[in-house]
Amino acid sequence: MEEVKATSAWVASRSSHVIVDTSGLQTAVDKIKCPIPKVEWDFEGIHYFDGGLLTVQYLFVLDALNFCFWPDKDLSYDRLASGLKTALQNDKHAFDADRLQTYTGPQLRELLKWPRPLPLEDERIRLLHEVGVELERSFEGKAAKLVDSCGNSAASLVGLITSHFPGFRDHAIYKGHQVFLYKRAQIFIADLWGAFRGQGYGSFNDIGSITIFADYIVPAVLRQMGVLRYSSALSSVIDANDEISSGSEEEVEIRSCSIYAVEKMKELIWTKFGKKVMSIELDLWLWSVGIQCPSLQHHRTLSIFY
Ligand SMILES: Nc1nc2c(c(CN[C@H]3C=C[C@H](O)[C@@H]3O)cn2[C@@H]2O[C@H](COP(=O)(O)O)[C@@H](O)[C@H]2O)c(=O)[nH]1
Repeated sequence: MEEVKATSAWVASRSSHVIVDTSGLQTAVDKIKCPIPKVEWDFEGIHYFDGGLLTVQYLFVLDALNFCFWPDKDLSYDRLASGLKTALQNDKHAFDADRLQTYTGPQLRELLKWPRPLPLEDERIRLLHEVGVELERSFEGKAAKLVDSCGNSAASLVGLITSHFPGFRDHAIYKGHQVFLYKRAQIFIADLWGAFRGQGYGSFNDIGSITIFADYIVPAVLRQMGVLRYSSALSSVIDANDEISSGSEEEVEIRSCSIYAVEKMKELIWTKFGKKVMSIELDLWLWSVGIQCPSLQHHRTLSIFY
């Protein structure tokens, strides 16, 4: 996570399409009530939870597929989370490692009760297979074993996930430098922490080191709050719902500046309230604000990372 923080700051110091507005940031923090609104994990009531191994398997599968819903206006993260929950309730073996390796696109659709091809469906299938193969090869088929191997360290778990599962290697090259964003790997940890309330599989001694999860909702909320400002060219592209290509300077700046801005927000909250808040808490608050605002204009990139 230190790499995520350091490389985001590096991008923010050189960015030209996106600016982290210092006074906008201060104004946003001035409006925050003591210290931030608390949002419960699973406030939507859509996730599977049985308090054990199967929940860990569910969350890992969910976060392996937790990206790019916007191309289908009826699809959403909620629909994926609840679809996978129902699938698991109907068949406790649906996410066994050997089964994950064999799903086809139509079978995944059937599992989710989704009537048409999913966005980036081939990639979703490839990533499911990758999870099944590697869980079986290195972790006795169990995501819980993967979590057990991290010694209660979120940083170690991000390292383990990204070294074993290439699909989670969310990074980019920006102005010749490698930039780390690691959205899905980090959100898996946040989901464990939230679901298990910081105990058992959700116990991490360095949970505060996680950054926000640079998706397409949180940047849009930060822009609406006046924390991020976009160049007029980028604003026009986003407001027209045009696509931004994956790995472009614009896309990397949007995501990295969002991470950097929230790190700065944490410092201002500390100064104002004398209380440390974690990115994970700020992220859930900002994200929940964003999904309750259907008119929010977000950037559109075809990506397997978020
Ligand atoms: N930064 C951030 N991004 C998040 C989440 C979550 C869900 N987290 C769960 C954890 C606890 C709660 O109970 C939530 O249910 C999804 N996303 C991203 O949003 C986008 C989906 O948007 P739409 O197409 O409108 O459904 C997509 O990029 C998806 O990857 C989050 O927490 N933080």
